[in-house]
Amino acid sequence: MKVLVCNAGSTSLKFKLFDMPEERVLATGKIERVGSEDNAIFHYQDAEEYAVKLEKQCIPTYTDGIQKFLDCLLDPEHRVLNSLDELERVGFKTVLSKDHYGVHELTPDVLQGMEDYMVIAPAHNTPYLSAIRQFQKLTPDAKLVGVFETAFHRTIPAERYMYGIPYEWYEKYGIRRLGYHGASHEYISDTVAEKYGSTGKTISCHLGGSCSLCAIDDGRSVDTSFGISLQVGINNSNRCGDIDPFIIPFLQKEGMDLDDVLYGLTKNGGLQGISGVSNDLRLVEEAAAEGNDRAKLAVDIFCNDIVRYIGMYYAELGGLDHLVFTAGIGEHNATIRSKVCGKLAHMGIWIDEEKNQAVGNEAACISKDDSPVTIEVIPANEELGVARKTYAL
Ligand SMILES: Nc1ncnc2c1ncn2[C@@H]1O[C@H](COP(=O)(O)OP(=O)(O)O)[C@@H](O)[C@H]1O
Ligand SMILES: CC(=O)OP(=O)(O)O
Ligand SMILES: [Mg+2]
Repeated sequence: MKVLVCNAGSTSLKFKLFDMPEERVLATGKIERVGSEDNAIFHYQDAEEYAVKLEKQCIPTYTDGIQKFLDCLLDPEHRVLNSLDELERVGFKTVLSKDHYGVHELTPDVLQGMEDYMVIAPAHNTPYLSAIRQFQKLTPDAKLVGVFETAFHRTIPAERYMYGIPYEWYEKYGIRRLGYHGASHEYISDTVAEKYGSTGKTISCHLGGSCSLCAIDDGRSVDTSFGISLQVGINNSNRCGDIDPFIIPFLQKEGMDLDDVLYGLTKNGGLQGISGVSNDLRLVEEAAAEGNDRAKLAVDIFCNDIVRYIGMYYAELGGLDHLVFTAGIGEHNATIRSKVCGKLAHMGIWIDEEKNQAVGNEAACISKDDSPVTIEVIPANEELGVARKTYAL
């Protein structure tokens, strides 16, 4: 059965086409900087090694990106697919739908739940709803499945998922920490367990367009840095991370509209807001290297946030066996790994700089041989878990 997985990230759009249950990857696609007028990057590769890489593209919307990827699958010269009718299922790495956790067929009720929670997850539910509606039209006979990110974090104990707010808000509105990046942290947990026999005490650092850390104890999520929304925790690419909630009424009192305040926190915060350069860490680092002080500060804040959460989770876990870096920044940015681990040697996190600099596209252990905590770089594979669950439904 051909199962297509759609991963609509906050800064990229990714696809994997699987032949299930063999888990053979037939094609992959990744589109970065969707929305930028002329600076998007498009990568496509299929199992026959046919590859396309186009830079400085104009890919204004996720709809255009999806169409571009599907055109490659249907390319008459390569024919990964003869027709979209061959797609029996499409799995989406969806984020949040009211009262729905885990795996669900995308019925009108589930989509309504995504609409209902749009205010909590605007950067993600917007592109997912648009992608789902596009596939409803393009593949009317395929079963569309949402694998909601919150399921992996249902094991977090109440003393960590409850906010210090009136209890009635929890009872009446369900306000509590939920956590996201479940597909990614679960894959990290499984991969560590495969390598070491058990997950032990692991901190998974998913550093991508959105960033979250997860404390994992013996395969179970026991804490995570996202809350009910994806706006909190460490600084994200253009979202603010943890802030004092009273900044909001204060800015309103100073005359700002709530919409403008929310725009600042969700679109012009994080790396983008501090640096004023970009939401892409690569460009922020380039500016920092050229002497831009705000860009340098943005990088320093980003690293310190990661250190702060690792410290918190080390304390909650009561020690640490494995520290893992994953996702765009975690996998590809040796400088960030080096800066973070450099501040954590006192916790038994001893990075081997030679190994760190040598990391390519494969998983790698980058700690010193005698480091009490192993440090791993593991390429994210959120799509595999989504494909398995989509197929199994
Ligand atoms: N090859 C690379 N080298 C350095 N940084 C990269 C590379 N690829 C991605 N990144 C960083 O990772 C971020 C995107 O991570 P990713 O996990 O793909 O994001 P998302 O799924 O949230 O869209 C980019 O903003 C960029 O800073
Ligand atoms: C929650 C999620 O998948 O976020 P992103 O891809 O933006 O990192
Ligand atoms: Mg992502």
